Amino acid sequence: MASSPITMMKMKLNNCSPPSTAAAARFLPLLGPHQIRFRSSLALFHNPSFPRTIITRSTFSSSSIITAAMASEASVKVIDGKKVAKDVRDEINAEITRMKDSIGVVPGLAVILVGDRKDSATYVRNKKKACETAGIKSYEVCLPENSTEEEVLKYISDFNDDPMVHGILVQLPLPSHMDEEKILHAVCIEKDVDGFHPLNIGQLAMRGREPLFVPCTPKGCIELLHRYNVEIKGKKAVVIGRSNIVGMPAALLLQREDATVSIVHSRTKNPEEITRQADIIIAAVGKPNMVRGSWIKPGAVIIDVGINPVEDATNPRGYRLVGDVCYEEAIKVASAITPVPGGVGPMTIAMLLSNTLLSAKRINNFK
Ligand SMILES: Nc1nc2c(c(=O)[nH]1)N[C@@H](CN(C=O)c1ccc(C(=O)N[C@@H](CCC(=O)O)C(=O)O)cc1)CN2
Repeated sequence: MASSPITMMKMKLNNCSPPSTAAAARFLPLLGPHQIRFRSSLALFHNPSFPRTIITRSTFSSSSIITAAMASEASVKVIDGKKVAKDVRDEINAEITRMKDSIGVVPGLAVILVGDRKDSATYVRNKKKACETAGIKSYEVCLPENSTEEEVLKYISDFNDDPMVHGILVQLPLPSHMDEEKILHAVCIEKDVDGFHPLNIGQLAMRGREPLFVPCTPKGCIELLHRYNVEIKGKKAVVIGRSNIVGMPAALLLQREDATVSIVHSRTKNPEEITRQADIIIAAVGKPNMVRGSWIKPGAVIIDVGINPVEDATNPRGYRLVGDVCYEEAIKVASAITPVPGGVGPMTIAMLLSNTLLSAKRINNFK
């Protein structure tokens, strides 16, 4: 839908304005292949429903204009994921020391990285660093892009049998020639610290069942809500995005917490109207600034999972990271919001450490 000149003029008032198509086209060559893929990381790469294009005007409706009423609301709580993640890591560290001192067990995490994606390599490096600081022993396997599925399966099988390893993680996305389902299925569920094994996801979806592990990013979202005393029970929650690693498990978790949950996705007819009914919004689509101020009910709590690089000539990297939610509009309407960066991202790694500790405790029957 073409925007009217008035709409475009008003949109220019803030940083969430969509770039012109020409500007978007200019942006493309600026990004190397890794960076282009990076913008779709976390939520988008696993969600084929959302196009992997740079944003254009058609992404936004003409009602995406911030109104005076919204602008007058000014008190918002910023949910500090970096701080909460640090608190969680300190708690984990204390528990690991207690376990080591009493039964001599050190938790072990094996990470398998296939291919040469820069973003994945950074995440794996950060996971390794976080393990070191927390007192978890990490085992890393880096395989070239052209490795075979059998090679990956062999490493998984060896880690499944290794008593020093309590958690196994295959960094996603995998190269396209690999069968992700087959590989994730090969991780034994007792060591599935990513919580992606179909049995763990199945248990998460069923009433009265307990998964051995909950996927790290959605678990981090709920942990943030708990630590900021956001009531979930009985609230209306909207999850935007239905990826296997974030949107779908986040919706299941919210439902387990007794929220009434709607999922908004690429085929949803009226996403703005549905989202506006939510007391809690979890946005995980991988589309920069898709959720505008007009989508948000005053006082809603927003958890923004998106990590999207957008062109920024003033930044030494040539880009900056933004979420799926237009932050500067949202802070005028919401009661609390996670920033990007520094919101959900750091929680993903903290929850991975938490799952690894949980696994080591369970395997060793340590309370
Ligand atoms: N096997 C898995 N693969 C992937 C997962 C996962 O949970 N398991 N999640 C994502 C990537 N990811 C961890 O793997 C991850 C993404 C982002 C962050 C983070 O801390 N982001 C920072 C910003 C980082 C930056 O400046 O570049 C933030 O939001 O503040 C941590 C982990 C896909 N793959």
